[in-house]
Amino acid sequence: MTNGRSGRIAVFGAGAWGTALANLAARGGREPRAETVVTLFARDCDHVAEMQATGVNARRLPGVPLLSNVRPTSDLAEAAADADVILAVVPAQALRGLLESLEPFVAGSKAPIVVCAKGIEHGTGHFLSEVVSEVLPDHPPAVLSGPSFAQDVARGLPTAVALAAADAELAAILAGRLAGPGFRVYSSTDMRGVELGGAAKNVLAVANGVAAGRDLGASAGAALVARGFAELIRFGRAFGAEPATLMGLSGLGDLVLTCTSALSRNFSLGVALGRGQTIAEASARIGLAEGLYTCGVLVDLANAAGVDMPIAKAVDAVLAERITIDEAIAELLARPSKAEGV
Ligand SMILES: NC(=O)C1=CN([C@@H]2O[C@H](COP(=O)(O)OP(=O)(O)OC[C@H]3O[C@@H](n4cnc5c(N)ncnc54)[C@H](OP(=O)(O)O)[C@@H]3O)[C@@H](O)[C@H]2O)C=CC1
Ligand SMILES: O=C(CO)COP(=O)(O)O
Repeated sequence: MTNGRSGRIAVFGAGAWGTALANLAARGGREPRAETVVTLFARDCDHVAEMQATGVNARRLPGVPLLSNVRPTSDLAEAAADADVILAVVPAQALRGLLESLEPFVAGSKAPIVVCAKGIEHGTGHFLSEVVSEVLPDHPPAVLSGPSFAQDVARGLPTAVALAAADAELAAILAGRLAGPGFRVYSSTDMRGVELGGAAKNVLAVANGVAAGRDLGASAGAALVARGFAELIRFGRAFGAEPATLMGLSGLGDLVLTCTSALSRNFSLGVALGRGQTIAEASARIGLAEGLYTCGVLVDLANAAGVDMPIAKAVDAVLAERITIDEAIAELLARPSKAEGV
């Protein structure tokens, strides 16, 4: 991969976030060049035909024109051809399958793979950068995370995120390829911290949504953010994240955004459950809420490592329908008093 601005970037996953990132990548970084080409892979041919015909991804990011150098395709080979950077923007649980299907088309390339999804893999309990290393070991993994709603980014609103790779120079090059006037990308070498923050905050945001849906008040919401952050720090300490990373964009920053905004699908899922909707009803309306799929594996990892995460555990028990919301609230409040700390 070069640090030039004329390369070819492949985005896999034409959801809201993949589409917003494709437009960012198509600008070619801070100093755009016309020859940058971005392929945007969607698995559904009809979806691609719509995007090609209208120049908009109306299904996932309505009202945002695709830049002229974004090329939608449902052909994996065409999407991957000559890519010197790959962005993986499918749901976390679909990452392994996507990478396996890409393998024949990226053989011989060493293009870095930037994971833009937020979650932890079911079954294995592996972080997403680990999934990349297992399936495509020749491709250095990187992770993009931080407080960033696709709709905000697509509108050019000021946004700041973290991009981590094991190699500092690679992280800085990748950050430069995606940065734009309104999109500030901080580079990092703490992949674990960046990916762990993005995965765990989705689970904690469900708790905040439930509190909002139950009208528990702003004080309860603030307490959940603060004590949720303590859980995040404890989990990070056990799994090799740097505390400074978790105090930054991909930890505290994303936690605050997701725990407080109605634009968040995870928060909205919690609100709906708090108001008495079923998970099925809420999911059908809201769409992908990664916390629903990450809570179980997050709690399993925490239990195995002896990490105390009462809020995450309450969310998991409610989502798995082992206890009711009222029981979960009562259990959290009935915990013995203790010294504050992490
Ligand atoms: N939206 C946001 O603001 C942000 C999202 N993220 C993260 O990005 C990830 C994607 O979210 P987002 O784009 O919002 O999700 P969306 O629900 O908008 O879209 C998900 C997309 O992934 C596609 N997809 C699902 N499985 C596969 C697969 N196996 N192969 C190819 N494509 C697949 C879906 O295709 P189809 O339409 O065919 O079902 C759909 O287009 C999540 O992990 C999320 O947490 C991170 C930061 C911001
Ligand atoms: O990750 C996000 C913002 O940083 C998007 O949050 P939701 O997936 O909850 O919508």
